[in-house]
Amino acid sequence: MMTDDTIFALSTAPGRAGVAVVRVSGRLASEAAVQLAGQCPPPRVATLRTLREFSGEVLDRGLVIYFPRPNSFTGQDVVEFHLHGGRAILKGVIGVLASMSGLRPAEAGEFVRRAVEAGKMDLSEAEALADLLDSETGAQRRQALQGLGGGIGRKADHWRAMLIDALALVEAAIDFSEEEDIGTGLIDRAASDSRALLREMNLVLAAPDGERLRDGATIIVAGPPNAGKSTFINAVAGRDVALATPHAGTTRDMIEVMLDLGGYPAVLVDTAGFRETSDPVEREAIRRARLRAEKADLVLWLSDDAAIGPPDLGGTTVWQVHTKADLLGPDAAAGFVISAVSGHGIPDLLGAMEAWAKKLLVGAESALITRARHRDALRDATGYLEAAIDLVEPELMAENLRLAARALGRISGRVDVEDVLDKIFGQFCIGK
Ligand SMILES: Nc1nc2c(ncn2[C@@H]2O[C@H](COP(=O)(O)OP(=O)(O)OP(=O)(O)O)[C@@H](O)[C@H]2O)c(=O)[nH]1
Ligand SMILES: [K+]
Ligand SMILES: [Mg+2]
Repeated sequence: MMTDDTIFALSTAPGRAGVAVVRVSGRLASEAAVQLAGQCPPPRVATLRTLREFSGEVLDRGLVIYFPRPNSFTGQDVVEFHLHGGRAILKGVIGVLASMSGLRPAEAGEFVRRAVEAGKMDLSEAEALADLLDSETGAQRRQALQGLGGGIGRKADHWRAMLIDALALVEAAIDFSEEEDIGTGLIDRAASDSRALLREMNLVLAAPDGERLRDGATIIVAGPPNAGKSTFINAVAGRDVALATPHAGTTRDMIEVMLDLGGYPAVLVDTAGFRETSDPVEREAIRRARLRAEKADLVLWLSDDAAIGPPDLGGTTVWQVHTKADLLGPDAAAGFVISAVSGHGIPDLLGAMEAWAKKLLVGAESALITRARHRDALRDATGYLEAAIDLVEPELMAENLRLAARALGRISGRVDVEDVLDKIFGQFCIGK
């Protein structure tokens, strides 16, 4: 993959649409505008142009916008064609671009990759952008926008800069090793700065779980066969996602439905009915359902028989839900009582689920860590930092500070240690 190539792609969703945007990035972007539109418009002015085939045949009339480098999304010359979203138009425009020499279709994520390479955004912001495009609920959107505005990447860079300051102190202490007092003073300062940093990092690690908001809370629908689990899922989803039949043991594979619970995301999972069975396939389906229930955030135990309660699910919160209320006598069961047929009780249950999801996830909205990758890097960094603080040998302390800085650098994608050296030489080469 050459960053020298000029790349192009349809940047809006494929398929028939009112408007479609084709984006071109690279050295030849303005030439692409000339080829299609006769000339390249002035920078950053949306200009209405007729777009033509090589033969001169008109493809469309649309807006052409030219963003000269470095003030563009990728930091390279970028041209955007805002077209009518008809398939034949897109095929024609893409066809012209593809046959220009030096232009090629972009690979997945290549525009963002170029933006990162040009320093337009760091790695964690690129992840946040991906999350923003994937966001399905308000809370996910807010979380992604926070990440896009800096979030964990900016924080990690700030910590890393402080670590490099501490490292510079230790390096200076090594230089001054003949003058004991100066050396010890510098090491003490580096250790106390490191301790303060470690406390801050541990606070962020201990904050509520941002990953869970990103992925959604997991709610497992479990219960005996024929309780109406799949029918309930279909009622909640508002569409026929799961097979529901009078045959006990219908569901085998787990079926997932994304729910927006008042802005908070959850995955509702339909599972095989729990029972003793000699069918090995069904037994495996039940085993998997049980494992998933044990790891879930919440289990809805659906049963139309109050005598069949939930098994021990390793401490997972379980709500008992009595199904088929339309068939029950007037003073049937306590707890949630629903009917997927009449709709009775479902709004109440969903309301309770919303309140539960909000309580579970509201703190995660402002959590800085949104991915396991961030958590791993931060854990590595705190490990090295702890080691650095405990070490008396300045050389070993320096090495661990360097490793901690490097681990933090992974979060935003800055892993070079060149600037550590720059800083040291710039500030501490006293009289050398
Ligand atoms: N009267 C009534 N029947 C229902 C209700 N919900 C489900 N049923 C019926 O109960 C039967 C079983 O429904 P399913 O949704 O397949 O039950 P399940 O719990 O998914 O069953 P398995 O996947 O086999 O474990 C079907 O015939 C449904 O039409 C309800 O609220 N009222
Ligand atoms: K069934
Ligand atoms: Mg089912």
